[in-house]
Amino acid sequence: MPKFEKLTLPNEGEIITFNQGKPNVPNNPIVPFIRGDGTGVDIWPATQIVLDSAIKKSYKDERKINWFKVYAGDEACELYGTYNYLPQDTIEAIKHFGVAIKGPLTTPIGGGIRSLNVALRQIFDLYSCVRPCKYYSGTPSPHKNPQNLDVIVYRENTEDIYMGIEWEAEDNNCLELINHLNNVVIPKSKNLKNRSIPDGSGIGIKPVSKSGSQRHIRKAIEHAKRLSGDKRHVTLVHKGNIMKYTEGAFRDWGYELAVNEFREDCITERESWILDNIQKNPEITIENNARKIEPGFDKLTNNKKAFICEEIKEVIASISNSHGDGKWKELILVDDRIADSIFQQIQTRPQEYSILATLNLNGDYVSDAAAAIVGGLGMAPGANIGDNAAIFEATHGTAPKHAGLNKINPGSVILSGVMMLEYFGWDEAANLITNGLSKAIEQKKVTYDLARLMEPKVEPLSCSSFAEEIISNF
Ligand SMILES: NC(=O)C1=CN([C@@H]2O[C@H](COP(=O)(O)OP(=O)(O)OC[C@H]3O[C@@H](n4cnc5c(N)ncnc54)[C@H](OP(=O)(O)O)[C@@H]3O)[C@@H](O)[C@H]2O)C=CC1
Ligand SMILES: O=C(O)CCC(=O)C(=O)O
Ligand SMILES: [Mg+2]
Repeated sequence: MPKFEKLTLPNEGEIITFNQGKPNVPNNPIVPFIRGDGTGVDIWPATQIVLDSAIKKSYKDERKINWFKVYAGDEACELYGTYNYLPQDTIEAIKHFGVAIKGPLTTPIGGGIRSLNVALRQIFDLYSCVRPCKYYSGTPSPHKNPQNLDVIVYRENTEDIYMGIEWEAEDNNCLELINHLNNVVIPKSKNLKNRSIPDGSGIGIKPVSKSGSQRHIRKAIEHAKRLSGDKRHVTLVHKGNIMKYTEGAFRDWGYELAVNEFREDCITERESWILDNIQKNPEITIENNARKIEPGFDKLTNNKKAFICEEIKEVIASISNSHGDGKWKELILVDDRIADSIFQQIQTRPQEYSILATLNLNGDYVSDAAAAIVGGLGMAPGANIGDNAAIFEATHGTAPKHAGLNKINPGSVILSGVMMLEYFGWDEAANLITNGLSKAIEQKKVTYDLARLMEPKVEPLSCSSFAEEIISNF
């Protein structure tokens, strides 16, 4: 047990341990929690009451979470001193106890401290951020058919521009880097001839690694294996047309992983078209199959045509027996979409998507956008998952203008708690909460964010009353 400088351990409880990425959860785990900045003062207490009540109702005294208060953000500075935003105590506590839950933490824009949220994900190598966006019946939405959206954003959580490797404009290191790039690296790079970085630029680096991408996409595909029907579908989201060696590579590494590690379970979109064409017309020639899968095939150069025909022959040789005759329809479909396109697709054809495997920045954007469709940031839970730790937190931030007013929707942190209970295997308590939440919404007993979207208008509940309403519906 680490020695804590200023923390008070709960009187009882046990540690959650990990075995090959899976948690072993005792009946009385100690779970560190960070209250959070801004609206954290409102939503954390509401969440804790709901989680405790559901556990009590489901398991009586057989199971219990022993909450362990740890500090980060403004609250940490009050206890540990100015600028001590993420005390060593907190890091040691989460490292030791393995699973934590947190409210939102403030990050200043421009200068100031780096994001504590991102720091926590990096310190504990929580490489997948899992953000389900699904509709709860009765939730008001600006969309006509919000119930058609049921996606899980799988956001890579440790790489990309969030690594924070950047230099301020005019800083000496930045000038040195620009000089080196302009005079040494760019002239030596065949594709970059005649380019140069403008004077006065700030520089940010976007590292995307094969191992980082694949371990994350592996988790997304493993998740898809647990789903059924059309939901067995992973879409690799990227901006690979523009950022070829980071975002484009993410796509390529994703497909490589799918066909190498999950061959029996996966079919790529192009493979499915090829096999479908054969099923519909067993006599189809290679060229005609190519015409169907590649728009504009006849206008391609001979080399490109030959390349596509080879691809078709390869698919036939390798998987037509195992995956053909419609067998592929039962498998996990792996496809890819360009990031800007996915933003419109989740609005226009939401029912066609299930798991969206994204890089860090794209996942940050798309998870807020998807949340908006199913009721907004008040209904947007999340989990940061690694192999030796997990931290559950909402998609939204501190919403400072609503802080301390007992007004904000605690739904996202409560549903993040539900994800934690499911992660523990405590499904009875998790179901109790989601059912209670659904009933409260159906009865139009909701906080301001949902109330203002309802027609006719309803009187909003406070944050704490909404929590009580959920509990009264258990
Ligand atoms: N993981 C984390 O801890 C995160 C932290 N942040 C940080 O939070 C701070 C504030 O960021 P900001 O851009 O204002 O984004 P926020 O997500 O905090 O809030 C933006 C708006 O979203 C709506 N909203 C947010 N939370 C809820 C909720 N629980 N219920 C209902 N509506 C909600 C509110 O809209 P309205 O006023 O229209 O009702 C709010 O004004 C920044 O410092 C940012 O860096 C941001 C994201 C994640
Ligand atoms: O860390 C922050 O301040 C913002 C993080 C964020 O937007 C997110 O995790 O979705
Ligand atoms: Mg965000």
